[in-house]
Amino acid sequence: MIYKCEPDCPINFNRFDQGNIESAEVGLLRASLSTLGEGMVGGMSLRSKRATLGGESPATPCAGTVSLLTNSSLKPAATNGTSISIKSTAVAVPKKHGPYADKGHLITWVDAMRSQSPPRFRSPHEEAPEAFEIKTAAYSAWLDKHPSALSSFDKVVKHAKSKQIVVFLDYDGTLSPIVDNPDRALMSDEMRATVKELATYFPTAIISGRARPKVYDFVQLSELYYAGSHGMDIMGPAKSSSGFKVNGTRVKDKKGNDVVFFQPASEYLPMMDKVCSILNETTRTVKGARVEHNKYCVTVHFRLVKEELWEGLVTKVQNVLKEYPMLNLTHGRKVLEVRPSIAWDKGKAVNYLLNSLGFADSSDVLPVYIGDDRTDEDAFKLLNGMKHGCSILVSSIPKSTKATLSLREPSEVMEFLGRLVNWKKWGPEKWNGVQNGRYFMN
Ligand SMILES: O=P(O)(O)OC[C@H]1O[C@H](O[C@H]2O[C@H](CO)[C@@H](O)[C@H](O)[C@H]2O)[C@H](O)[C@@H](O)[C@@H]1O
Repeated sequence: MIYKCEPDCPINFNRFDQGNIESAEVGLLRASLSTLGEGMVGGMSLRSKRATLGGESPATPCAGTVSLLTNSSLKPAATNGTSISIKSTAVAVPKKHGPYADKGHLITWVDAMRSQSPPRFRSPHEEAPEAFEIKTAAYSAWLDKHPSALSSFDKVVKHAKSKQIVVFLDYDGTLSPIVDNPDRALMSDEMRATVKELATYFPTAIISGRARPKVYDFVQLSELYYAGSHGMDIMGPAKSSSGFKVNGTRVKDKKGNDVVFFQPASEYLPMMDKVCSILNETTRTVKGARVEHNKYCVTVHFRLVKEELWEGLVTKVQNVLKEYPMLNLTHGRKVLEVRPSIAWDKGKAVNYLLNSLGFADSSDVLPVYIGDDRTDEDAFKLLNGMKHGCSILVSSIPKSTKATLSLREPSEVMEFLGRLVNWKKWGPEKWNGVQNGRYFMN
């Protein structure tokens, strides 16, 4: 079946309006051509009409067919000369150690590793026009399913009227750009100022895979809630700067302030320390590999490891984990992550914080979650299952996701957060929308 795509297809906001759940599970994606990048929306073969008519070989990266696997489907739309054919294919998500079968496909860990961190979307000057055209068409088809949170901003705030917005933000790739050196993933001062102001209006939390103290060092805002180690290490002020009293176990922080504190995997700490030092030792010989101790999670970075060494690296990690059946191996953006196999994730952490803020089962709250990685999908899923929720994926390429809306990159996240601040500052009743990036008041 041939579906067609046009860049200006109308935004479909039904799923957000109805607050329903996207049925598709997060898929493991596999791109067969590197020009389109890994992790893109799949199950589709995408062919540039111009290239096809020009008689170029479909096997040529810029002109050819790109086949990817996904469990999502795209909707038909009008065309501007690029056609997309889509076949829906169920895919597996890696759960434990070792390869896993997916209705006839054997998905290896290397496939999984490849799928997560796509090359960035380059400008038309940096790559062949056909490749650029294909990517643009694929992205705009994907936007039909996951509209931009900026162009949908007025709908979001319309939905938020008379509700309390609570904001949850992932760190890497959401508030800071993805960089090679994890120690240099700095947040800009402008972003910090925006998040600081945001927290004066809405309870705001950072939900990160990093160790909590590390992400705090980057963000440096004491008024926020922090859930480090993928939600397994939660701490924040007993009273939010936007005026909310927070329930939960209280302790004093280093400065003697009352804080809420929750660590559902605390008994795993000695094991995580041990595994971290073993992984440091065993991966030492893999050039470019780097192990990061994230307290209740150990992260093995392979961003700087040559692809031909990935299989060896994952095998080393799997061999270590054979001795630790209580730990799970997952993957994110050029990282393998070792985590306690407890039923806790970013979604559970969001739920915990919402309950602590007094919003258990409340229809008066609109949680907004913005994240870029696979682990954020657990939070998207939670929000989609709630009465109201606004889930936003940060991605500049099509990706299989449960998020309803999307933003391309951290600069768009900042713009979105800034708009929320202005909407609240000026008063929802005075707000008369955004046009061409300018705000209007009644
Ligand atoms: O949940 P997050 O806050 O997004 O944390 C997930 C991982 O983020 C970091 O790694 C990612 O960002 C690095 C810096 O840009 C990049 O080099 C790496 O490839 C990305 O995966 C962090 O270093 C990890 O520990 C987190 O687990």
